[in-house]
Amino acid sequence: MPANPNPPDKASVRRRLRVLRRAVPAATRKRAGQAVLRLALSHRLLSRKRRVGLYIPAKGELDCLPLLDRALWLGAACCLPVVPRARQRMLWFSRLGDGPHWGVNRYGIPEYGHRGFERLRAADLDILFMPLLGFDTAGYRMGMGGGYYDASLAYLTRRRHWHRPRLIGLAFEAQRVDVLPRDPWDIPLDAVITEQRYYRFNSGNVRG
Ligand SMILES: Nc1nc2c(c(=O)[nH]1)N(C=O)[C@@H](CNc1ccc(C(=O)N[C@@H](CCC(=O)O)C(=O)O)cc1)CN2
Ligand SMILES: Nc1ncnc2c1ncn2[C@@H]1O[C@H](COP(=O)(O)OP(=O)(O)OP(=O)(O)O)[C@@H](O)[C@H]1O
Repeated sequence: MPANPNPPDKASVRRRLRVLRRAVPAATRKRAGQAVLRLALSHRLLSRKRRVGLYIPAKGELDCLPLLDRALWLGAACCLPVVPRARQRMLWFSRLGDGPHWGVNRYGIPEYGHRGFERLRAADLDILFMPLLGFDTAGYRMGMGGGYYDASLAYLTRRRHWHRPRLIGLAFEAQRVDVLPRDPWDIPLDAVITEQRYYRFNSGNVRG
């Protein structure tokens, strides 16, 4: 993939995007979860018997709990990320309902399931909703900088048309930028949903 000619470094862009995300007004935050749910439903992203990856919102991330609630109500298998051991980057996904175990990961984010439970990999999911720090007009994303999602989806760089979850970023409109700095391991999204719009990208997903 082509690199930007003079890319600003990721760290400085990440700092700027953090400030932008923190600055999202409370009223916008409050209605964003419901707005995103409506857009997801109108684009038929939720349906019965699907494996849906979501997250527990933290640190100013868009509230995906209305989406989680509706997916559960529809009978979907809802799976939440579990941070792997130190020095590993592939996320596990634990299915809600398999057990009563909540904990907190090393970043202070609530995590569900514990070691020894049946856990899935990203490739087992039909759709994956991801929190974003920022996204650009080509569908590239920036996350918290752990590299967890990119590493978990790295198999897609080699096998473009292999089974994959649809990758949907959730972000505030304020987090949209023209071009993000890009690394070879960055995996583009299929779509982003903001509190205002559904953005679809041409990321090469054959199941569109
Ligand atoms: N809600 C949610 N859950 C998630 C993620 C996420 O981004 N959001 N993850 C997606 O990967 C994984 C956790 N990854 C994370 C990576 C870094 C930070 C973080 O807060 N980093 C600090 C600086 C580093 C540190 O504390 O060591 C920061 O940004 O201030 C949080 C989560 C799995 N679960
Ligand atoms: N497939 C990969 N190959 C090599 N390094 C990777 C890969 N995926 C992630 N990384 C590592 O992860 C680090 C963070 O990546 P990056 O800055 O792109 O994070 P991010 O996209 O914001 O995080 P996340 O994917 O968790 O949302 C990079 O410095 C890189 O070392």
